[in-house]
Amino acid sequence: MYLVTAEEMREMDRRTIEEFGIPGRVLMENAGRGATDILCSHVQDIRTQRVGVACGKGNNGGDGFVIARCLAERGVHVVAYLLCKTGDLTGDAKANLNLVQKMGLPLVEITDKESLREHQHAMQGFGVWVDAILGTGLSTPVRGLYGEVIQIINDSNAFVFAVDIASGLFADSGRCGLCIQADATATFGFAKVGHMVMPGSGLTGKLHVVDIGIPKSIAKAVGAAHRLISPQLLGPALDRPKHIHKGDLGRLLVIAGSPGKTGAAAMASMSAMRAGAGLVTLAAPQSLCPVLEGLVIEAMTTPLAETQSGEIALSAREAVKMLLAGKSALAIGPGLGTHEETGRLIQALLLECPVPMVADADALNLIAQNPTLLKRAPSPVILTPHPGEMARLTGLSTNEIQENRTEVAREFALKNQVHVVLKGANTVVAHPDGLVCINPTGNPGMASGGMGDVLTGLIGAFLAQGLGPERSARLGVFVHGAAADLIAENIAPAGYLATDVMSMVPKALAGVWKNA
Ligand SMILES: NC(=O)C1=CN([C@@H]2O[C@H](COP(=O)(O)OP(=O)(O)OC[C@H]3O[C@@H](n4cnc5c(N)ncnc54)[C@H](O)[C@@H]3O)[C@@H](O)[C@H]2O)[C@H](O)CC1
Ligand SMILES: [K+]
Repeated sequence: MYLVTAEEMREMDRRTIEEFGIPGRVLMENAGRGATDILCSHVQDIRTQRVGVACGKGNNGGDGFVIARCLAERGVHVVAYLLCKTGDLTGDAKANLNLVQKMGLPLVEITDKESLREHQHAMQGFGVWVDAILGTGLSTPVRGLYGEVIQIINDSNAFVFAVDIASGLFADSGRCGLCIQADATATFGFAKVGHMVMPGSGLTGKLHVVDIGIPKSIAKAVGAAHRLISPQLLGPALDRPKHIHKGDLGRLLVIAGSPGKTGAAAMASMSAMRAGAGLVTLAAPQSLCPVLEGLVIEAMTTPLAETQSGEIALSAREAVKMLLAGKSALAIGPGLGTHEETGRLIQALLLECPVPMVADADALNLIAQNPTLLKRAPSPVILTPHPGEMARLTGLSTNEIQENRTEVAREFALKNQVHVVLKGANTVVAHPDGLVCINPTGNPGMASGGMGDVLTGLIGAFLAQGLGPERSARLGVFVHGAAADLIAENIAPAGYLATDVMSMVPKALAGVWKNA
């Protein structure tokens, strides 16, 4: 599914009007009518409710007037609030305000704090609020009169229905200051990036997309730099003919583990098997192998030379090269430690790895010492940083990253020609061609140790099975979240373990393939 920015949406809008001759007025009418249908499907007893429609001065407000008209025609008790002077309105929005006036619908003009005080009590009494204050035209965080109205609506017990996007939410980033907390949103043409990225995804409520008549050819010509990850985007199931054997299903090398971090190595390896990898070899510091053999049964273990403190030593380089010769992918990093020798080994590996790799955890911290090497990697590289690791890779603060997750991931992927999986709520997958995909699966119960190790194993397994870095990264994050969602929905929302998620992967993966 396309996710659009405000600019892409404006361009689609403009070209629909100019190249197809569909007037803006028609688009607004379609938007308002479609939104009304959705609102009525949410609030079935809407005729018994009092509905307030808060309209700003732009086209979002214009949509609000269409909705007010449509509701009134359906016999709903509706009051429209115009949050500026009538003279401030122009174009299609003004035309629809005129219609509301012509129909004699209740219309209240609130232009300043004094008039707001006058009407505040009445405004607190609505059962439903339609938020048509600001849409994709938001340019600065909300303050002043709009902010006070947003506060009144949020503090009421009303069902809050956002038109296009919750007012105050930036369509491109999912960021906001003061913002409407919607129970549902009807958006027009395409979902916006901000609907899918936290905190925006938490302020949107149930999202509906209304077809307002933007021709497919226009949408395609304008395109969109963001996608929502869905089973359809992930493509068809991997072919498993009857005669297939394990050697055909990928050979993954996992390089992981250091003293105190054997669990990470074990989980990455076992998760890869849960994701269908045919053969998994875990290469780890030699003194840990006896422990690891007890932890991973189906995967093989291979000892590597280690430093005095037990991390993988630089002298393991030749052995790793030999191990890679027969493999189809590499997963590196879980629990690896940050010894300087291990760092040099990773830097060497980056430059000579003959197969696609996924790098996580300590591998990222070691790569962060010299990220310019990434561009010289001969094979595709997927990095799976959490915001802290992304901060080390980019030199930005964690706050700066969280404020603009999609852009930061996109820029790093473009600049270093790697695939970036920026973890966190609504994981962002950015590809080296500039395309950014956002993951809708997952839940807060996943905020516990070991989850990242499982993800590394999944992505490694898909790479090993030949899925290519784009599909592997997207499928990995989608299935990882979907497996956790199955547990959260059926067992408990929190307190489950990374190993529980790992066990649920086959079921989640089957669900993805069924819907692809
Ligand atoms: N895209 C489409 O195909 C259609 C979109 N529709 C609706 O139109 C809005 C976008 O309309 P636009 O007029 O561009 O912007 P807004 O209504 O969001 O408001 C812009 C208005 O508000 C001012 N402004 C910006 N930020 C602030 C702020 N923080 N505080 C106060 N005022 C602010 C700005 O200067 C403008 O004057 C879209 O979301 C859809 O709802 C169509 O109706 C259907 C076709
Ligand atoms: K809105």
